[in-house]
Amino acid sequence: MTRELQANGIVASSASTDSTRIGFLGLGIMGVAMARNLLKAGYHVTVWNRSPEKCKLLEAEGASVAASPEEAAAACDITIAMLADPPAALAVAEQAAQGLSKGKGYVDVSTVDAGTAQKISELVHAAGAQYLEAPVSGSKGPAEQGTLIFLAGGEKELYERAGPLLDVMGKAKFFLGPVGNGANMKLVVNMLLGTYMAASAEGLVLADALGLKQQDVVDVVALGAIATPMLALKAPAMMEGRYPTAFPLKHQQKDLRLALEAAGEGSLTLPVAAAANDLYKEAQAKGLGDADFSAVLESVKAPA
Ligand SMILES: NC(=O)C1=CN([C@@H]2O[C@H](COP(=O)(O)OP(=O)(O)OC[C@H]3O[C@@H](n4cnc5c(N)ncnc54)[C@H](OP(=O)(O)O)[C@@H]3O)[C@@H](O)[C@H]2O)C=CC1
Ligand SMILES: O=CCCC(=O)O
Repeated sequence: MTRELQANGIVASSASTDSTRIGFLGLGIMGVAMARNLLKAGYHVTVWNRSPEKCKLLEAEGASVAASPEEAAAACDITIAMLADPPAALAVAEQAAQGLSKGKGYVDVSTVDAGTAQKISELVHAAGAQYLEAPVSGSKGPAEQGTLIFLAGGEKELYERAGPLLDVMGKAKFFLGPVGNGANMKLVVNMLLGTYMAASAEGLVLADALGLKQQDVVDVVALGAIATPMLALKAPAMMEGRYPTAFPLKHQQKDLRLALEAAGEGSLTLPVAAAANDLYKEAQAKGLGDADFSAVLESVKAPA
């Protein structure tokens, strides 16, 4: 495993002298912020999004707009994809592969399972190009601030070549070996994230039921061994029943499902993660899929 940390994760707005042409596919919560940081750093960025109106904002900031993933991949040296889930990542990679060729690179930063990453790798290689999976730890704020953590697997040569781009968008990057290791690391991290959030929601609800102030719980936790920036960041809104979306709940549930499926392939059972997954599914059934994942609190407050 190779780990590299940047001293300064904040993106500078000075023009880059790097002439690498970058394609960016997928301008959701994460993609728009990541592509914007590449633009701010002076790169020439060509964007594509399924819903084309989302390209307009970045076009006004200097991006070129492609009519299809194929057009973006054909026009660029390195194409980055940030898509919702495995079916979306695979469908877009199939289209992008039509524009890839020898000398080009495809970097998928979406959260998918190892099997999907492998399929995308095969598509990219069949087109003669290089592939890197590089899912990210960190949410909307770190994407905006350029302080994501990349969990990469695949071709080391492309990892080195894409390094300056990852450094613009992130504060650290790990090279974890062959394709699949990055996806699996991301699923482990998000299994922890999802179970921790569900347990935190239970802690807040229990405290309230016992007549304690929820803010006191947050303050006590912040000083001890289980302190986490996540609770300090999310709890104030959670206590008011507000869930402004940074990480959509439907994606957290997807990640728990993928982690449980990965465990199942190795005949492992993960009862804590399975229980958390049920809570996120209940929240989705309540219509909270597009809310922040902290809305899992609503499943704890009012179980189905
Ligand atoms: N938000 C977060 O905190 C983090 C998210 N992630 C992961 O990053 C990925 C993106 O997350 P986020 O930006 O939050 O998600 P969003 O839901 O905001 O954006 C999803 C993107 O995928 C596109 N998309 C969805 N389905 C398809 C499809 N079938 N074909 C083509 N494009 C499609 C959407 O296009 P359209 O605009 O047309 O809907 C949009 O560009 C996910 O895998 C998520 O798990 C990783 C780290 C943090
Ligand atoms: O995949 C989403 C991760 C969100 C986070 O790290 O806060």
